[in-house]
Amino acid sequence: MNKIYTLNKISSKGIKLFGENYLVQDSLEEADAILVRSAKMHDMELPVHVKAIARAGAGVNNIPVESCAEKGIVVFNTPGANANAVKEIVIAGLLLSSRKIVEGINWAGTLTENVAKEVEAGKSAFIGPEILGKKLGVIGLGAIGVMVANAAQALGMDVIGYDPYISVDAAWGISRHIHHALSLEEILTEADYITIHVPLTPTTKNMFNDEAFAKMKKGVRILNFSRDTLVDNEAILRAIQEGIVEKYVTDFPVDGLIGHPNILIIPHLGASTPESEENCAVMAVKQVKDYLENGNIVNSVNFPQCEMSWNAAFRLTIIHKNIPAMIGKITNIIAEEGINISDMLNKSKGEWAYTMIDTDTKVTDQNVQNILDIDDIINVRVLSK
Ligand SMILES: NC(=O)c1ccc[n+]([C@@H]2O[C@H](COP(=O)([O-])OP(=O)(O)OC[C@H]3O[C@@H](n4cnc5c(N)ncnc54)[C@H](O)[C@@H]3O)[C@@H](O)[C@H]2O)c1
Ligand SMILES: O=C(O)CC[C@@H](O)C(=O)O
Repeated sequence: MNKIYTLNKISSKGIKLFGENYLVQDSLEEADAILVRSAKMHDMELPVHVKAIARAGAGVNNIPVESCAEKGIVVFNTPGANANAVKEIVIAGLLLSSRKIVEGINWAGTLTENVAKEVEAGKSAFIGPEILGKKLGVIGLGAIGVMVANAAQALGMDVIGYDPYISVDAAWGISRHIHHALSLEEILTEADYITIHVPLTPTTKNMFNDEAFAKMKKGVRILNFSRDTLVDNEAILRAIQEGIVEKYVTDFPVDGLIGHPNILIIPHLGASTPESEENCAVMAVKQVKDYLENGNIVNSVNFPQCEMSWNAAFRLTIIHKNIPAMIGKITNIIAEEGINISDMLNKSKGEWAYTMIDTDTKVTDQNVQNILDIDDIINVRVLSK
């Protein structure tokens, strides 16, 4: 029986897929895997029985990805599963950043008498420009950025996108009408609206700082549905004060920004649709099951993509450092016992590697121990059909 610890509420449509051989619990006790959304895991002790963590979502900055790799814990995410939900809220954010809809609604809600007359007399305080023909800069052209760029272009915006690491899949998905910016500078200096769709990493943290704001057009509107600390909050407050930023729409409420007239704060609702919660849960559960039952790794952020059809009786899965002579050492140990390897796959990602070895004869416990004793082997699992 595999045990799954759900750290956040995960859609039942995904949980149901675990089936009979799984116990889904709200404790870490003997858990084989953890399902998580935004809960912060950096201070969590992860016991040796945890083999996998699946983030039902895109961003993995709440998970200690590198220390998990060192412990042999495979971290998965669900690329693209919530992208449409975020695209839709970004389009709403674009309009809210431009037209004073929220401000107008709030004002109308305060009126008590002669409402129709008061509205007509006072509504001129809530004029805001149309987005048609305005320039939108999209930073990060991944699952979400591409969808946002295409949708904004379809609404009549002039869209420029910047992503020096764009994937082939994303490049195929982007409309030919989107202008390809060759530098971040081009977006910062030319755009009337800027939307950020990059992951939070040590290099992207505070990418919107004083220096970046100093390059922007006066009156620019900034949308951040990616992560709070991509934007330096002190710097954006200064940029608002100086009249550079007209409006900041963010999905990340943090101290110091609440109640500011030029800032619209949404309580992290980007992925909060039934469709996206289901998509993420289904994808996360399928990936965890495939890893626990078959050893296949699909959509991991710390280990390589590694999938192999399984026709033999047994499968060894080995997590190790990506260093020379590892395969030879492992296969020698198996050969010493006269066991034939019927299929094998080895893949690496950065300093980590993963090897799958299928055999018709069961490798002995001593064999497994001998493999574990090789330097830089992190863990070994023996799976059977
Ligand atoms: N508000 C929400 O609820 C919500 C939901 C989903 C995702 N997110 C956030 O949005 C981010 C993006 O999600 P996604 O699904 O599009 O991810 P993705 O991995 O598909 O796309 C990210 C893109 O950013 C690009 N990139 C990385 N560094 C860059 C840089 N310095 N400059 C320009 N481009 C850069 C990558 O090449 C990639 O194409 C996530 O990491 C997450 O933090 C938020
Ligand atoms: O789970 C959520 O509600 C938010 C997910 C989002 O931030 C993500 O990175 O996918």
